[in-house]
Amino acid sequence: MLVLWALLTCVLVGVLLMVAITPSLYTVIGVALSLSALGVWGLLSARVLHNLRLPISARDFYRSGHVTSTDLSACAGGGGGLSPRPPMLCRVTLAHPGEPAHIREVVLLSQQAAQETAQPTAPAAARPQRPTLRVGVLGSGTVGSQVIRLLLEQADDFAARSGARLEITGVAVRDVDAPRDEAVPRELLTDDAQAVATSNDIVIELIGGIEPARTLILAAFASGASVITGNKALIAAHGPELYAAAAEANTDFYYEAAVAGAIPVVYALRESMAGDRVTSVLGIVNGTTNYILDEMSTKGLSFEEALAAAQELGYAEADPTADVDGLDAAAKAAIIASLAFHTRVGMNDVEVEGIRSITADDIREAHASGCELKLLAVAQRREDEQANGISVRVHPALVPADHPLASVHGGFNAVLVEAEAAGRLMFYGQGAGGTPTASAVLSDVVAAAAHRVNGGQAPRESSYADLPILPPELALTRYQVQLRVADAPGSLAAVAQVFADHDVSINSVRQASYVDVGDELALVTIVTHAAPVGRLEAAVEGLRAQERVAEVVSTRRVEGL
Ligand SMILES: NC(=O)C1=CN([C@@H]2O[C@H](COP(=O)(O)OP(=O)(O)OC[C@H]3O[C@@H](n4cnc5c(N)ncnc54)[C@H](O)[C@@H]3O)[C@@H](O)[C@H]2O)C=CC1
Ligand SMILES: N[C@@H](CC=O)C(=O)O
Repeated sequence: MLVLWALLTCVLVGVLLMVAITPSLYTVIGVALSLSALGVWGLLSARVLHNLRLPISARDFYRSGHVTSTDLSACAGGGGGLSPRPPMLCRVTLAHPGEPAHIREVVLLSQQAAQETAQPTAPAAARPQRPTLRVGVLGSGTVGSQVIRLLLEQADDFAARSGARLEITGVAVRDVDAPRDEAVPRELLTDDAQAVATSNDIVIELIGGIEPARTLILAAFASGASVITGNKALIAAHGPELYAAAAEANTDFYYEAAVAGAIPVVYALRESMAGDRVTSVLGIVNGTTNYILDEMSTKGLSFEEALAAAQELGYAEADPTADVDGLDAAAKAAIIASLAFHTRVGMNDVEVEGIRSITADDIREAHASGCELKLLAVAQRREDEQANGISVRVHPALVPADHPLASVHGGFNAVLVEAEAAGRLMFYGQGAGGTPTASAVLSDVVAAAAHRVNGGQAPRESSYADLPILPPELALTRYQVQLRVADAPGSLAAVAQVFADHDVSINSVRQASYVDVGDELALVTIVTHAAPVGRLEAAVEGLRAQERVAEVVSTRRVEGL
């Protein structure tokens, strides 16, 4: 383009000179020719000048990863207001970092050159230097220590996958002198969490809990950092605030580790299912409770014995409340439902029942019914004549022994997603533990780093559907009801009539007769079809009032039929 422009300039000067020195050309045609040449030259000059403009803004310099935050202030000072044309990237070299007056070199790179910079396979000698991103880690416990170990051990792989060298600049801990994993270099430790949160390109929050995690993450966003966390409790309580802070800072917010450890279920719901309508999600999302129920089921342990085994193995914490009472699973259910239904769902929207009251008898009864007892997280869309909205809950439920969730053993997690177009999808894997969870954290780190190098950003919060949260009585489920009834003609008919009176359809009936202190009784186990919880509870109340029913022995939800 520049060569053409130079040629045309010469031709134009020649034409004008010729017209000037040749009086015979002082005609209308001669003047028209001169003016046309001048016009074409003007247009081409404008195009050339446009291409010569500096291509991207100072902020894009920074996000391109080709400059550090120190260089950004230099860019902003030395050439803020640069025109925004993303197809080019730049590299800035400063003689004295941080001083705009000392910009030594601004190299414009084409997009292709930038991609070559990110090529992992280039021979070492020819490989252009990668930008460095500063990474700060908040917390060095079970997960944090493994994230740090893997980041250090596999630094070259992470550089090749993300396009940037990831340099851990600091690890915030409560006590620098406390004994800890040798994989975490002592010189990185600091008790200044605020400094770690505000002086890095990428901040990984792994301290857990609400405060100071929330304040530190907000400070990290305000400083322009991308944030990665595994903190499901924080997201379930303050998700919208964190999303808004990320959007305001125009940086990434990722939290794959917050749901089901190593299983990429956040990615699946947020990105893979973006082209579909999810109708339900059913999952085992707490490894500790699954381990406890599995020990009770396979070894016949009591709840207390199984809990003690879980604590000994490090699955359950000294205070197992969050796991055993279903709160950890409820936070995960809230996140799952928010992503699946594009609706804000918080902890308070989730109906929660834990597993503390489950006894060895409950497990035996489950087996007798051909089922396993599992703590399930359920997120369900209802769109029918009676209700339009979503139901989100966590509770123990019977799962038929041949259902995929029934064979999820030990501390494993599994999530079953149903969508209109895709049908059923099953995700299975390790839901907890240092290295499996670190795997999920690090996938987020690579994504956030790649965005800082190449541009692009994590999906923002999607809450456009804004569906109503249904009250618990409108949740659709099946019940298994066990009754002791008089073993006499008409008893089953009377029981069936109670269900019919409450518009609940029976799916199956099983009866075992026996003699109980002089009375001829039958133990009847009834499984219903799906019905709203309100109607099922009313039917159970009706059964208690029915004179042929000696006792309602148990009611239990059934999922996965
Ligand atoms: N452990 C697991 O299997 C999984 C954990 N997560 C989540 O990952 C996060 C971290 O979990 P874990 O590593 O298991 O916890 P952890 O309790 O083992 O580690 C947290 C660390 O942060 C430190 N810490 C607490 N407050 C601090 C502060 N103000 N400044 C500096 N350090 C502080 C603690 O001393 C501790 O060393 C939590 O949000 C948790 O919910 C998510 C999935 C699985
Ligand atoms: N406590 C959780 C692990 C973290 O999410 C579990 O047992 O699954």
